[in-house]
Amino acid sequence: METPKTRLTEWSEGSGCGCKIAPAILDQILSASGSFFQSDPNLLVGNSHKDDAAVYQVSEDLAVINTVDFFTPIVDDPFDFGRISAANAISDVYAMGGKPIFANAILSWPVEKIAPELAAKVLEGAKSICKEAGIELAGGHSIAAKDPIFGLSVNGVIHPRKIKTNQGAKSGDLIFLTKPIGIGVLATALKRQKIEEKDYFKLLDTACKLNSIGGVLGNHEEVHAMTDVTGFGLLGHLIEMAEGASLSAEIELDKVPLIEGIQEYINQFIFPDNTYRNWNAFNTKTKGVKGMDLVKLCDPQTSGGLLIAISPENQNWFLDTMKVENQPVWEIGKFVTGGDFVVEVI
Ligand SMILES: Nc1ncnc2c1ncn2[C@@H]1O[C@H](COP(=O)(O)OP(=O)(O)OP(=O)(O)O)[C@@H](O)[C@H]1O
Ligand SMILES: [Mg+2]
Repeated sequence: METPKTRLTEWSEGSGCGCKIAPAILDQILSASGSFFQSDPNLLVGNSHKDDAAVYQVSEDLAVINTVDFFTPIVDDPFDFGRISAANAISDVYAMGGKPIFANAILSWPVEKIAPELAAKVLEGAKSICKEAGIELAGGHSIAAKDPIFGLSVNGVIHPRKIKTNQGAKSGDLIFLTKPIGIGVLATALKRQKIEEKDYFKLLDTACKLNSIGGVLGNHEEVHAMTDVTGFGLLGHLIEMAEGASLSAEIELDKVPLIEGIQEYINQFIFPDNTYRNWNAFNTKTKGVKGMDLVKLCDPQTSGGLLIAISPENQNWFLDTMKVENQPVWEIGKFVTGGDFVVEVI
């Protein structure tokens, strides 16, 4: 007889954004289906540049942002699963520079095997994060299925001229990151029941922190490009930014922040299998990565930080603004022209 699964993470193979379809396979699916062919001129941002959300212009000074994100449990506690999933979904609106306005929930639940009360906790967690973001959870759609899955479709608004795509970086721009890396490592430690309690709280604090700074930065033309770091890891999302702007990125690996204490897990080879999947997808575009550095670069993040491109002349303004907003940032490198590789680690 099948042993009952008692922990939510036992229901997921690749948890959180780690269960995203690999970039090459996604490309294959989207190209074969003709999904990249979009002709509506009001669709200001579609999926051709793998941006964070779709943006549709409805009037001269108003565009609507829409994004959808869902995944299998990344943590065992249903309330926390709902919180992380919601923060992750809302992040794509912030990454476009926008302001979220309301969300709908996507819920799949094996109602015969996991108590519906736990699904209610997932929704409660999501609602608490929506409240923090100043939006309502307006509705949703729920199915009974084999795997527990939760996510949100989030709507936002933005002035059409304020949109921050992932392709606007300019040569010489400095690259900033707003959250330390390591959510994938900690989620794997949790799944393998190796995580220390204090580190579970670090996982929660990092993943549940809203990327609302993105909505603030939408108002500033000094910010040339923005995206959030999720399932494809720092390297994958950096490559999207660099390729989108026909530039290369030089990254100073020592400056890339790690969540405090996670090196010990990495030393014990506790990290997601999809770290290697990301590395296999991106290594031909990358130079200078040694040994286990790839974990730092390819750890799949769920609700990771924002990557932001700013010209060096605006660095002081940017750092002052971040201080006022109480937003930690790390400068990790710069965009350059003429590199032989898309990303060079120095
Ligand atoms: N099933 C699909 N149909 C059409 N386009 C898709 C589909 N799945 C993904 N895409 C598009 O592929 C691109 C990359 O998607 P991806 O989910 O990686 O972006 P994302 O929403 O920024 O991710 P994350 O939520 O992890 O930040 C986006 O432009 C997205 O719209
Ligand atoms: Mg994104």
